[in-house]
Amino acid sequence: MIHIDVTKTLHGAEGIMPLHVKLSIKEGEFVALGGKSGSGKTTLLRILAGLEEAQGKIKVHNTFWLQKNRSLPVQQREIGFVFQDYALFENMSVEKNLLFVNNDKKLAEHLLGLTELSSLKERYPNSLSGGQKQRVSICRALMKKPKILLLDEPLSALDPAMRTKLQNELLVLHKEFGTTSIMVSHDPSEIYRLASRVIMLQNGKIINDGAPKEVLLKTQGSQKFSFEGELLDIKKADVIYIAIVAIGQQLVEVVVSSAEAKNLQIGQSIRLSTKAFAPTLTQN
Ligand SMILES: Nc1ncnc2c1ncn2[C@@H]1O[C@H](COP(=O)(O)OP(=O)(O)OP(=O)(O)O)[C@@H](O)[C@H]1O
Repeated sequence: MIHIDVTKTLHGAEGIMPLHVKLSIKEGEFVALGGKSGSGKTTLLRILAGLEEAQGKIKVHNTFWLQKNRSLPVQQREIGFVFQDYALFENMSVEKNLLFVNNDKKLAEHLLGLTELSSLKERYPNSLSGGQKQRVSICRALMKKPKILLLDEPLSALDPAMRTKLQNELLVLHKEFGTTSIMVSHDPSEIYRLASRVIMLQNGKIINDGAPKEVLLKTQGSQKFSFEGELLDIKKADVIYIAIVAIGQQLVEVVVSSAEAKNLQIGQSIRLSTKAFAPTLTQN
């Protein structure tokens, strides 16, 4: 079990913002950390990694990583950290990047095999795609068989197809190694696919904690569809107005009245809702 009870005074966009997070995480759990920008997600990961000072306690299994202001040094925390920007050693080959943290050739080969990187092991990071680089950095983070794997928006710089591929690989790796993982993500589908639990932060506090389907599904069983999107344009067509809305990768047209059109502003974020009595699913 991992017990976290930490506080830190942050300087948020609107002044002082106390971060206070108290939670316990079971061994092997895959936890997603969500919440608006500036809510304290990255800071919490950095506190866990020992990269940021904080007050309180962190107990991992039977070892205190933080207690009474005594902080275990970063190197002794048995953490794997994956950042959005890969942070690979550019002057080392893929294989050397892994062996540098732990000289276990067998494990390196196994990890590279699981992530389809075996044929690229002699290559250098600057000759790899973003998706390949991130797979190397995930493998490298697992080389020390860490007690906790921290992932800070690891897939957000990748295109949707590569994201899905890496989500599947993360699932395979989690199944195989069972590493307790905490991943910051803004993507509900990613959280739903990977995490068994999601914790939402707001202004440095936990405001929601539960299974992804409890926390993320806003329209549970109500036959209602609701999508968040951005209003791109409003066109006049005879007596009606048509709003063009971007939802994820798709553009959708919605008929609105002239009164509604007057109240809308291009660029604003909006919610598109509809009552769907008999929705249909077709395969692509
Ligand atoms: N060491 C620090 N001392 C004081 N304030 C800090 C410190 N580190 C970050 N902050 C502030 O705390 C707030 C939360 O930052 P943090 O990066 O943790 O947010 P986040 O939820 O990860 O945001 P995003 O989703 O944009 O990455 C920000 O307003 C930031 O400026």
